[in-house]
Amino acid sequence: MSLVKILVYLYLILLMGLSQALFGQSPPNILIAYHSVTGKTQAMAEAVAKGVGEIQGVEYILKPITEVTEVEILNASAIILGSPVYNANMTPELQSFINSWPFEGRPLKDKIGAVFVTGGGFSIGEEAVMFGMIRAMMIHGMIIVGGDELEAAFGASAITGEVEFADKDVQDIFLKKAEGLGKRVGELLVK
Ligand SMILES: Cc1cc2nc3c(=O)[nH]c(=O)nc-3n(C[C@H](O)[C@H](O)[C@H](O)COP(=O)(O)O)c2cc1C
Repeated sequence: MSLVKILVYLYLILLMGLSQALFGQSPPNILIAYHSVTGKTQAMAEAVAKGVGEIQGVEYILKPITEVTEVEILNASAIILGSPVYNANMTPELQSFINSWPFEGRPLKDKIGAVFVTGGGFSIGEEAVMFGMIRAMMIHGMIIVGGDELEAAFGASAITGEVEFADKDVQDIFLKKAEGLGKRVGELLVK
């Protein structure tokens, strides 16, 4: 290889590095925010994060809602929200968290949104809560994404208090849905 060619390559590499340093795009990041009192929804949040972690080039922040800052909300490319079911509603804390999001000028418009829930029993509120969170995200103009399998079509949900699911830990079958949700959101951001 001639000296000129080597110099041209070196120049291009330098130019690429410089432009990335000056204008470089930070990788897409996902905010996984949850409310959890007895740890079940937190376990699902951790599984969502595990799924995101399977996708290269995507970063995530995993936090309880009390620790999330407005800057983190504004900087997120996607927000994945988790709530326990309380009397067929999201928890009041989760609702207050959403109510605190910046709205003027709709800065969250076109961010990806996804949800996960845990509830004590079958069909006593999980879907209602998922749709409650989805509706609120849609008011902000967010683009809603479900999980990667039919059984998580609206998001990931776990039953934590009924019959054989009433263990101290969230069952794998539900954690897999949460993982699939995180993975799908990560994949979509890369696309
Ligand atoms: C005040 C209260 C109300 C609840 N209401 C419901 C309900 O309507 N439907 C349901 O499936 N589970 C209900 N549960 C059960 C919780 O949703 C369930 O235990 C959940 O997994 C707790 O999540 P966490 O461990 O993240 O706090 C309720 C629990 C509490 C404390």
